Amino acid sequence: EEYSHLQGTRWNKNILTYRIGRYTRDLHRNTVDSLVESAFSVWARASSLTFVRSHTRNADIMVEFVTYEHGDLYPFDGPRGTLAHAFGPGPGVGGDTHFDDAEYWTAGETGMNLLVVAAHEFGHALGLKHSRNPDSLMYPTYRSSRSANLLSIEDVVNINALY
Ligand SMILES: CNC(=O)[C@@H](NC(=O)[C@H](CC(C)C)CN(O)C=O)C(C)(C)C
Ligand SMILES: [Zn+2]
Ligand SMILES: [Zn+2]
Repeated sequence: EEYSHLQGTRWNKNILTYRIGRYTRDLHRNTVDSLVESAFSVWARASSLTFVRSHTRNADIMVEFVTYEHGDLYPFDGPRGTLAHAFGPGPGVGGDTHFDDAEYWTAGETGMNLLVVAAHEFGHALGLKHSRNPDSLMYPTYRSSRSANLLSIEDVVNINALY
């Protein structure tokens, strides 16, 4: 779910930085790095946005794998259930994206596909809300069968309405 009620509606810049903090042990680090980069590039290709990886603490979007109580008001729930969450655009926690490390994260069809989930979460981090269209990446339930291009026309229209 997204917590945009806590943040603004959009970023006021087109170049956004992200930093990966705590990793999952389900995947090699460089696999996580490339899946996260691919999930951002899904949105970059469909909009005027650019994403730059940073190793400093003041990155706009902090990406982390955490479990249960992890320092915000939205503790995770163990295996299954909620897979991840992201805060809407804004300073501090704004844009930050957390993945529930109680899930089994994969790059394929088993477990939870990190690319699919990350692309959904980054949609929230950019200011998008859920869609009632099952073909949309922003549909509220997970489907591992999403096609490689991930975005529906509706998603492209919505991100361009914002940026
Ligand atoms: C398998 N479990 C689900 O399908 C769960 N859905 C999620 O964890 C959403 C993320 C998916 C769509 C990647 C939560 N969300 O909206 C984050 O922004 C439940 C529908 C059970 C809540
Ligand atoms: Zn969501
Ligand atoms: Zn969190």
